[in-house]
Amino acid sequence: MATLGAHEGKHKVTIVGSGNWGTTIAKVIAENTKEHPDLFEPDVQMWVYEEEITIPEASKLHDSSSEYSTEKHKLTTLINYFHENVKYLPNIALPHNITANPSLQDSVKDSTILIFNLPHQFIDKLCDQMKGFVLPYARGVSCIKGVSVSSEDIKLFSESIGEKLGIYVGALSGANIANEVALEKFSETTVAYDPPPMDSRNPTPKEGRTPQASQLDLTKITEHKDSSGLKSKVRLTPQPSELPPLDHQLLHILFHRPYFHVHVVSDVAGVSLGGALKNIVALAAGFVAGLEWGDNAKAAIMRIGLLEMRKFGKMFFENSVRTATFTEESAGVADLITSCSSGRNYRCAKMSVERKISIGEVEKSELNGQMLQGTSTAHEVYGFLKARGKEDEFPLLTSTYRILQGEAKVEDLPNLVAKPNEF
Ligand SMILES: NC(=O)c1ccc[n+]([C@@H]2O[C@H](COP(=O)([O-])OP(=O)(O)OC[C@H]3O[C@@H](n4cnc5c(N)ncnc54)[C@H](O)[C@@H]3O)[C@@H](O)[C@H]2O)c1
Ligand SMILES: O=P(O)(O)OC[C@H](O)CO
Repeated sequence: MATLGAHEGKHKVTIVGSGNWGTTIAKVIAENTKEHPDLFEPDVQMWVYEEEITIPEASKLHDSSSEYSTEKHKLTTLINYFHENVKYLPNIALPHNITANPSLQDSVKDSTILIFNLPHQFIDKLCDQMKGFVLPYARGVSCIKGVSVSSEDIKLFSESIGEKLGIYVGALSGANIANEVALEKFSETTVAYDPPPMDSRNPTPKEGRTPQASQLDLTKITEHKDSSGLKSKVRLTPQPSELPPLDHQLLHILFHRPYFHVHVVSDVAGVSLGGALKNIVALAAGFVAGLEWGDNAKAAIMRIGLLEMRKFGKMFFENSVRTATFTEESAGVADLITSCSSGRNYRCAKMSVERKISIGEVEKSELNGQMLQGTSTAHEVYGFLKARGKEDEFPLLTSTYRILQGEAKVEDLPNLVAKPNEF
């Protein structure tokens, strides 16, 4: 079990995940925890899904003739020795205050801030393994771009992780190609955080609610309806009073860098949906690019995709998803543009059309263990729409799924997404 009171008045941060984006966000956070030792323990834990690898010769940061270059070694050993994730983020020097930890339970224990950052297909199982090891007053931020779908329901990962672990979880999403952020090229992101009002240490700045700890029933599990209108059960355990309040300002300090500009909002549903659905649109953009149809075709796909993203949010997350999140935030239109320009989903879809092979084959041969999120999200979202008889109302999302299934041709996309004029 996690031990209480191990934080000594500072937040301790763990990154759950260490892929291309997980490692990049660990770098961003470790730079900030080091700069703010009054608020955060400088050391950042990064949970690593352990695997054995040889050092790729391509890595320029270290001497490849060293003893490490020929044999297989644990990825955590290599990360901690070279301060480089040689497999998922090669050639980027990581701050020395990141510790790669292969034990999930050990990496999260005592942490007051948990950053979830890994391919969405793994998170449910990992939450089961984390149960009982997470501080009851920990808070989370999900950087996962996907949605948790069953035939009955669709949930944001911030929600499903929060429910499983009994903590509040917000979201981070934006136009953020990991390698560019890791190289400290300028980009923006959106952090969404809207904890329940009963949480005494986390008053939402927009409402300024600050109930006293003595007013709270600490054992109560309360149904929380967040700004998206979604209901979830969250244990209202306030953080110990000596911890800096985990509010919008603190999250800004944790994530913002001179090269990584953060805008903090309360629309968790809009931010999460933007990140999930743009991956499907990026596949469609890659398909038309593979046919060399040019930028006009891609722009058409992006326009239609943005409208379907907004419609999906309004239809299934009630009216509380903010349209402005899709049109004004990095998590909306900006992420759509970058993903349809050079994201992995876009690039792999393009290659699959050019080479006339499945996108799964491209993913295996080109991504060195990194994973596409758009293909599984397309399946999941289609299943959800079909179960409600709504698939025809989202022609681009549906057609992208059908192309992946081999049920439709990329050449037919213009007809499949055409909207007749109403004269
Ligand atoms: N890479 C980017 O440019 C980028 C940018 C923004 C957001 N995102 C999002 O961030 C999330 C994480 O993506 P990423 O790029 O860090 O991952 P990635 O594509 O690099 O995925 C590989 C990761 O999955 C892990 N893994 C493999 N098998 C596993 C298993 N059985 N259990 C648990 N983990 C396993 C690997 O160890 C590795 O850390 C995704 O939702 C993605 O959409 C990615
Ligand atoms: O490479 P992708 O397609 O997973 O997209 C990466 C990021 O989400 C872009 O913001």
